[in-house]
Amino acid sequence: MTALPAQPLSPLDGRYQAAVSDLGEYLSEAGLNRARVQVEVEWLLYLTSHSMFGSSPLSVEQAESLRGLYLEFGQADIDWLAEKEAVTRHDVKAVEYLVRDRLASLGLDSIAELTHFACTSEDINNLSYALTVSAAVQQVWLPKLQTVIGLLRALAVEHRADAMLARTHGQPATPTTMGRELAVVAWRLERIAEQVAGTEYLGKFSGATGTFAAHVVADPSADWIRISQEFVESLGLTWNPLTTQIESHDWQAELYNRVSHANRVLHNLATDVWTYISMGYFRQIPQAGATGSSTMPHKINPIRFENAEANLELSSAVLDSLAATLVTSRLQRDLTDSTTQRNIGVGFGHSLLALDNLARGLGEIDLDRAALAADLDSNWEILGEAIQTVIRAEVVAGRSSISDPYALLKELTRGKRIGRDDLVAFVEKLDIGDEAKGRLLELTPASYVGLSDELVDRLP
Ligand SMILES: O=C(O)C[C@H](Nc1ncnc2c1ncn2[C@@H]1O[C@H](COP(=O)(O)O)[C@@H](O)[C@H]1O)C(=O)O
Repeated sequence: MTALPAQPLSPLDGRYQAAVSDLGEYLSEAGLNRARVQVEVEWLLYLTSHSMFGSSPLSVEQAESLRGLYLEFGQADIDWLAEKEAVTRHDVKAVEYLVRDRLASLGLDSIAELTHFACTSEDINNLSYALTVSAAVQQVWLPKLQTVIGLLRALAVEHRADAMLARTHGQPATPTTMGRELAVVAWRLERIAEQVAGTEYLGKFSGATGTFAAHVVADPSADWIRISQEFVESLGLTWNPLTTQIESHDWQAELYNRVSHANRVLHNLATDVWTYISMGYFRQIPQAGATGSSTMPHKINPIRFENAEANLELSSAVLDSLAATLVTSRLQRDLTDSTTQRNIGVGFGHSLLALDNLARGLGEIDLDRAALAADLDSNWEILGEAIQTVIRAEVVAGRSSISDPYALLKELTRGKRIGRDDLVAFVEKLDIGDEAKGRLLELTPASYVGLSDELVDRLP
């Protein structure tokens, strides 16, 4: 057998590439290296603009061409870095060499020694991760989550009054509406989306062990703590003043826990919609040219929801592992976080893929109102709760002397299938006020939905 040419191992880079490629802009090796160049360049610009160590501020044109190193970062830089890292065996050092090399081409040799000045690699890495993860969340993942929330919201409004038998414990229970059930999910996701949007992206910039030792020895008179804060904040990040060599990664744990939480709520949505499809509540809209089963021609399979379910599980497995492990580092640092963080894109990628499938799936289903109505109509016994509650109210109001209404209804309904006629006959004989009796006689399983419709308006 002939060996295949080199192949991607992750399906995110193969089969599913198109659905997740937007994340590659930030959470790929190249995205990370571009951010590293950005941090190195901005630090150079900071030092020179403050005339540190007798340097002079760069001209507007010089600053612009320096910023071009990251703004126009491309394939040539990616290749250059790969070659250099093969020699240095140190990824951040390779980035420093790239910046120095480009400084020479720009005629800025005189400031070359300010490149990576007093920095440890983590000073560059932690700011780069904060920048890229923040961009990936805000530019890619959150908008996709909002797309799904938007679809849920639209379906919730459309089906706000479509009564449906509820099934607590899988058993017929007090009805709801399909719209309200979807609104519950949208509401939960909206809360988590807000928490994710509020993530604090922390950055440290304090040298090899977080003490500013090299900084102070180079210039004892400078206010390095203030400089560090000013520089980190100039990148749009929140300054972390107290760390070891590494940024402590607590913000990452917080973020990944939130995304993983969103994954689990979405998983609940995927399996519930799958179940509604299986019960015939949702019809799947046939897609032109598509095949359901390779052998059973009649089938349309809910593959979008099944794909989402699996990818949400994979995403949470990766993000849970990141959240659990990134918060520990032996003594002043170990390097385990380096390889772990290279998988942030994997965690977000599986979640993004799931969101993409959920969005498609939600756009390919149609509510079968007749199926919902038929199910309600064959479960009149669920009105037992309504009747016993009305009797209790009547007893308290002095309009009935029935004792233990719950037991009475239990006797009538528990484990039994009861039709409309049985219930009407039962209610007519009840010793309760006429107004309450009239209300109960008008009640049907389809109208026993409380304030479901109105509750949909509680969506923000
Ligand atoms: O500023 C420093 O570098 C300080 C140094 N700590 C390090 N901090 C950050 N990166 C480091 C460190 N050490 C190694 N490397 C480089 O990390 C890369 C690890 O590769 P991989 O395991 O594939 O993620 C790989 O490129 C490694 O060369 C220390 O001694 O404390």
